[in-house]
Amino acid sequence: MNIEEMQARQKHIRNFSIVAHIDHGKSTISDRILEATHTVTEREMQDQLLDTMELERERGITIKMNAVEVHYHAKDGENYIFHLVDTPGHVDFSYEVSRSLAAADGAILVVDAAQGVEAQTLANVYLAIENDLEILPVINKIDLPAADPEAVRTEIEDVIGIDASDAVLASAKKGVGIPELLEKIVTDVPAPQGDLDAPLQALIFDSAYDSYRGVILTVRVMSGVLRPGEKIKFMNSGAEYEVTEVGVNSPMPIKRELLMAGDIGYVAASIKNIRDARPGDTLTHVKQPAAEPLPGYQPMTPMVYSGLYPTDNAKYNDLRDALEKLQLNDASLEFEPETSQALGFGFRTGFLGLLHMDVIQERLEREFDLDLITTAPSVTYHAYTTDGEMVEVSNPSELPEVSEIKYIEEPFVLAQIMVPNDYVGAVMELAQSKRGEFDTMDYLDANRVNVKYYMPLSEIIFDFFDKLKSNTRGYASLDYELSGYRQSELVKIDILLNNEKVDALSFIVHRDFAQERSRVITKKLKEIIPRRNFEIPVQAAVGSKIVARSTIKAYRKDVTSRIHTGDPDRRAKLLDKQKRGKKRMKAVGTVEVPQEAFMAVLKSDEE
Ligand SMILES: Nc1nc2c(ncn2[C@@H]2O[C@H](COP(=O)(O)OP(=O)(O)OP(=O)(O)O)[C@@H](O)[C@H]2O)c(=O)[nH]1
Repeated sequence: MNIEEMQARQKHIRNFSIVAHIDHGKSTISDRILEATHTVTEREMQDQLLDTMELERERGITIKMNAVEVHYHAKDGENYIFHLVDTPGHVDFSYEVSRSLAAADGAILVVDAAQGVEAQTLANVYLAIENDLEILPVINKIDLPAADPEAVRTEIEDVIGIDASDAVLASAKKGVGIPELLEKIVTDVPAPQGDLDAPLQALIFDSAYDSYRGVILTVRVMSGVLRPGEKIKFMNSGAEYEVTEVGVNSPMPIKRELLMAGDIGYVAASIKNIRDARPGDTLTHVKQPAAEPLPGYQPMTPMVYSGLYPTDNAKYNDLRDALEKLQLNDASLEFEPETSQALGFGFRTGFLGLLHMDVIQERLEREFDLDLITTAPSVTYHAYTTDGEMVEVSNPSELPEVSEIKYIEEPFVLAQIMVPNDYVGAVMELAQSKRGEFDTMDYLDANRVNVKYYMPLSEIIFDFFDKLKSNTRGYASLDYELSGYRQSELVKIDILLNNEKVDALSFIVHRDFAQERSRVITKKLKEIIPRRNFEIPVQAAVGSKIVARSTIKAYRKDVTSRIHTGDPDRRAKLLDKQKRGKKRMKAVGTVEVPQEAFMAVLKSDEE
């Protein structure tokens, strides 16, 4: 391709992302775009094609963004190249959203015609606005009986403050509105700028490990041209490699002769050291390098930490390798080694939220075949000691002795809850019971309000979201951002099994809730921990004072022996189940503690 051809091609590129609140239909719209542009044949088409991760399909959610090249023949007779970057909608994955937005020039904003603007609609569209993206509103699901597109149009204008007079009315499910949307992408999303003659600058916005080809980078080329055979340099890490292959995903990888300014595609360079190739870094040529790297990403601060331990101690190194590989693919994941008396060697791992934690744990188990024990998630506390120091505590068992602590601070968030009028009372009652402090309340329209509360992050993690959903029959949506640290009356609860303190079960809680949560957890542990042929006391203690207790009775009868006479099929199944269940158990002293026990602290009483 010569320079004129490249210039002509650049004018026909459209890079865009899709942002929305969870379940408003992003993935379905992406699928329809792939179909309508014949990127995939109907036979290849399966629901949620871009959600390639097995886990994403099972749960019906998007976790990782995906960048796909699509070709579109427009009404003006020209052929256009679309690069579509799908993004997740869940609050835990907003990091992925902001990364993908940095690669795009426009954003399709999908709003459900029956639900209207929700908490993450706002959060995500503001990220897009901050990134200077052209916003194309789409009101989706107009086929639903409860759809009220006109009300939603007004809401988009009033609440978000963007023009929605020509918003596309769509039903992704029925394929309605997709042709209009494709035309709008051509006319409204600006073609990428970017000097083809300038030194290479390519923003790495994602990377994944491939055991044959090494690290595969997903990049947005901002200036210059990149070809196979060229020597490249990572501007922040300083590492140098030779490019072996460039190409695009469409959605399967297709090799290309080059990637040019404006393109989104992949780069392979036999990169073996995953630390060399971090998302946010800038690629340039070794010869004629760019003067400076592109602004990278703000590092994300994890919201919660938990301990990850292999059930089999010999797998410690495998766990570290797996975490390193996942980190490459998920820059928001953070980990460092830690030791637990009860669980041995493992890693204190930081996550953006509980869903993120769940996803990482499942990916470690499925993709890397590891069996893990995960300890209860904890926020990071600031403990100020009597000798004037501040200790960051993300592992409750590491909280200094009470006598050494002057005071403790905990992270607070400003939570934004959007909810129909009828449920405002229920929301306020709940927020107040979780130590929330009222901030403001605004009307979104005649029937819905946006209530803001300052809340301890630990309470949000505990069960706030579940309770919010159940107390509002699923109508409330929640978004939150850290607002800072506040001093609180916090205490550490230790759990003793058979009179031995189990460090991995310690947790920190507000003094007012200490008694109640200790009672609940000792009761839960009694149900969860398998009986032995001796009695096991389960105690919760604050310092040396026991505040709650239960007893796991010794078993008398050999229950398993009765199964021997039963249906052999059933017995085999039972044994198999036991065997699988066993893996996720850890012997702590003389007691076998199953995975579930470490999460018992997250359970509230009614469950
Ligand atoms: N009735 C109706 N349902 C739709 C429409 N578009 C999507 N849905 C359904 O809404 C649900 C959510 O759609 P998704 O496309 O998975 O939503 P998403 O926004 O990608 O969700 P995440 O990937 O989890 O962030 C699915 O059950 C879809 O079948 C539509 O136009 N009409």
